[in-house]
Amino acid sequence: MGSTGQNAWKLADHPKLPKGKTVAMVVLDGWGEAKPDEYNCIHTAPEKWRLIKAHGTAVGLPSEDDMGNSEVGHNALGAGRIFAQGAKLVDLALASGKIYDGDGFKYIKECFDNGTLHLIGLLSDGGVHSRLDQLQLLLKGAVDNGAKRIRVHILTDGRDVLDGSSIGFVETLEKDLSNLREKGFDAQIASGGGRMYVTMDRYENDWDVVKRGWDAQVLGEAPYKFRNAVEAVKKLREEPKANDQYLPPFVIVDESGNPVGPIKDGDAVVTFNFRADRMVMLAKALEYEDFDKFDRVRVPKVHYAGMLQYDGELKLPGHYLVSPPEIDRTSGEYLVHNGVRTFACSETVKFGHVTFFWNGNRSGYFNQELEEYVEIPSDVGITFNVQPKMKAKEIAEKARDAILSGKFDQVRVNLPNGDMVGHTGDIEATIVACKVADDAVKMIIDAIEQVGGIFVITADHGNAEDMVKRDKSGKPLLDKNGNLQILTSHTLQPVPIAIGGPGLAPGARFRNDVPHRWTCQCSCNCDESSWI
Ligand SMILES: O=C(O)[C@H](O)COP(=O)(O)O
Ligand SMILES: [Mn+2]
Ligand SMILES: [Mn+2]
Repeated sequence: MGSTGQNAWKLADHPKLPKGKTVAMVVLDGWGEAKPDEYNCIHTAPEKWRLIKAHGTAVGLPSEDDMGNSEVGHNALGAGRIFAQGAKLVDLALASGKIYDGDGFKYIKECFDNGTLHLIGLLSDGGVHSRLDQLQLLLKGAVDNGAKRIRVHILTDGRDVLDGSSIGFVETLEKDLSNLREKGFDAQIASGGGRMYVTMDRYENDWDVVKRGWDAQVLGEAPYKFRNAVEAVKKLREEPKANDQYLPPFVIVDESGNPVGPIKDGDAVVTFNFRADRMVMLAKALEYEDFDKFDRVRVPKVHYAGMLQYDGELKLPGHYLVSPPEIDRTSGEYLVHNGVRTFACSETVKFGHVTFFWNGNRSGYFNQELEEYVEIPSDVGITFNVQPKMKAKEIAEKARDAILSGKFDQVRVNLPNGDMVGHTGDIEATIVACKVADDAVKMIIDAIEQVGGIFVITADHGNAEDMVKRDKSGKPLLDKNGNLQILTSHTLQPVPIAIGGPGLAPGARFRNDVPHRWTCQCSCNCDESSWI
């Protein structure tokens, strides 16, 4: 990357990689490397590649216990640099107390005397979109700063954490809220639902998901009503037998059956997820005056702040508690400044990964004359184990056509299968998903062969390579009923990276002078001397 100042965007020629060769950049979402046993859905893949770290501090996360995720993975790949990510920035702002001095907090505080503070977000310690300990600190900070009436609207997880763990998270939150009530604050859970069915859609795949949340959170209307949230989660897991990710929406009602926490004029609202993609749609519904995605019925006049600003280009939301990482000078921006033509493609559920996240959480094009972004509509209203092939073939065909057209210098895609099917916890379906992604990679490599180009194949984090929770020795764990504990989340595993194609100069190798954190951390037999 160039330095700042004059001519800062000019890219120098690479000493080894030839100019003018089409480059295919493929991100295999949720595709890590782990011991090949029957819970590793990837080990049938044709070859071993180099491994790089994709979790923890290597990608800007607070600790080495933080698994990688799409946001941080694509941010790092797209920017070529590592930034302290939202999770870390929120930790710092909460620890120093600076969050309470910021404009965003002052803005919501204006409602504390006469209104209710509503907190909406994902309730788990997954650390991908949000964290329970941050919510707990925020609750404490809010009452210390004058909030008297608080309603929490929870979204249950089971995707970044084990399915069934929601009950424990809700119990913990209930205990905190009951402690606050003992101190004279009016604090309660007001509504809830599973993250994949209520509120947390992304990239406008299915607005019905956001509408279900709106109805419960804002209007106080839902098909299920309970007196408390622990009971709600327990009962809904039994009947209609929903898992944490897909719990139907519910509202908590008082002894007369009235919802305890609809959002009203004069209230304050905070969406406490730090990660952007699955909060942008709700932010639009809360913030936009002109909005036609669903009938909001009632649009309360509230002071709304995001934990972070979720979209730097749309400036959405306008108010936020913590400033997002300033991911600047991304590769996409460099490429357009140097006249390099780019084609980016995925299906809806990952489309923003190769555009929005890749470009540093910025929506839209840098230069539409040099860039073409193609979104293939994802299937809606299904869990992807039912359709594990997803749109991998269609994505690969688009990439192939873009490569063969000669119109693009970089063709970049995300193949979602390993990740999206891995999150369902369905091992059989995830094996199919990996095979399909593998075929898609082959189609892209074949096209690169034809045009004499170069390919770079990698992943943003692990997922499908380990589908079971293990003890410290690596043995799969069983639950109290003797059933395998299926791992629906990402992993801490390294990911492969491969570079090749006829356009690559003979003898081009992985560099060996990059900081250690980018080199292999596993116990495989990689020859580190040949690393980029
Ligand atoms: O949002 C999701 O689907 C998961 O929480 C994380 O998956 P991703 O980081 O691969 O999108
Ligand atoms: Mn991902
Ligand atoms: Mn994922």
